[in-house]
Amino acid sequence: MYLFVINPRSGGGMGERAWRRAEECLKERQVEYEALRTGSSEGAGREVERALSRRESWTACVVVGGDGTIHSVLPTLRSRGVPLGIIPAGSGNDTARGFGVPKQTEAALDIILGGSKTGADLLVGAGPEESEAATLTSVACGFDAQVAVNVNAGWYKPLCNALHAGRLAYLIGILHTLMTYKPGRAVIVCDGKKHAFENVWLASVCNLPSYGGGLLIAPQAKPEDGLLDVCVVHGCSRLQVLRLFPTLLKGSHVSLPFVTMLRGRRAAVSFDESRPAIADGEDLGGASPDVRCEPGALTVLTPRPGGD
Ligand SMILES: Nc1ncnc2c1ncn2[C@@H]1O[C@H](COP(=O)(O)OP(=O)(O)OP(=O)(O)O)[C@@H](O)[C@H]1O
Repeated sequence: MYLFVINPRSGGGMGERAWRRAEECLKERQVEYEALRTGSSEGAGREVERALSRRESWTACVVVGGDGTIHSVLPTLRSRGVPLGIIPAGSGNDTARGFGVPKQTEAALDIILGGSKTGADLLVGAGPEESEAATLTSVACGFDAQVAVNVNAGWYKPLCNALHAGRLAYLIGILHTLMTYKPGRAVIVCDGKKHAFENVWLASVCNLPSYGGGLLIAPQAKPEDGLLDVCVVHGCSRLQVLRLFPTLLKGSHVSLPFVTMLRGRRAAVSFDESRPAIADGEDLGGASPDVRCEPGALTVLTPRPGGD
């Protein structure tokens, strides 16, 4: 039995459309499922918990939505040990991208019904409820978080989603934020070692390689290596930051002199002055992220190795 958790609003309504298509396929293939439409991130965890508690065993909990919707069910799936399936229907879909889940609903459904299971690490501990918060893609602090906050609140996100150009919304957000953001001093403690940086634009703690719709912020990050990767951009001008963004498409920014990459099992980021932070694209407010990598904390349904 599968539980489908649908965020009808994700991807500017793509969630509802993807679900309609998925439901047709499930009926055609006579798959047993329950469907749960969730209205907000706040209530979703509890609703999913209630739905899952009605049965002893579930094949998987499948999220029809984007990274934010996946984020909302992580604590429940982590504690219950129920595998996560993904039907990508968000603007960025970096979780799906990180696990090789295709955008097309039918192809994603094939993986849910006949793919492999992969043990994935989670970043645990970010946010106000220390023990419960779990993140799958990245916890970002500074400029990139400000971009996400601006994109989520911006008039251009619904427009770009309607045009099926989710990535364009992030590009507009980058330009918009670049004009107003002020870098600051930050300390990153990684596995107990203190790294102090001046003029820090961003510090992102990553479990998957991309965020923001395919920007390869930590190209070496692997969700099954038991480690987190930290990308710090510091000591550079506004123009250099602007020129950094195209390099994120290939991940070649890692060799720039104003980019420092760290790797470890735990990382804490603190700016002298509070900065916005996001986890899986969801706003954490001005929290200073302090996360550890929990190896294999989640099972994800992924394509079969080698494909077929
Ligand atoms: N389970 C949920 N049900 C309904 N709404 C949710 C849920 N989880 C999060 N949300 C809200 O819906 C918004 C959009 O969801 P989501 O993040 O999945 O899609 P997106 O922003 O279009 O895509 P992406 O995060 O992949 O860029 C979130 O930012 C959040 O405010």
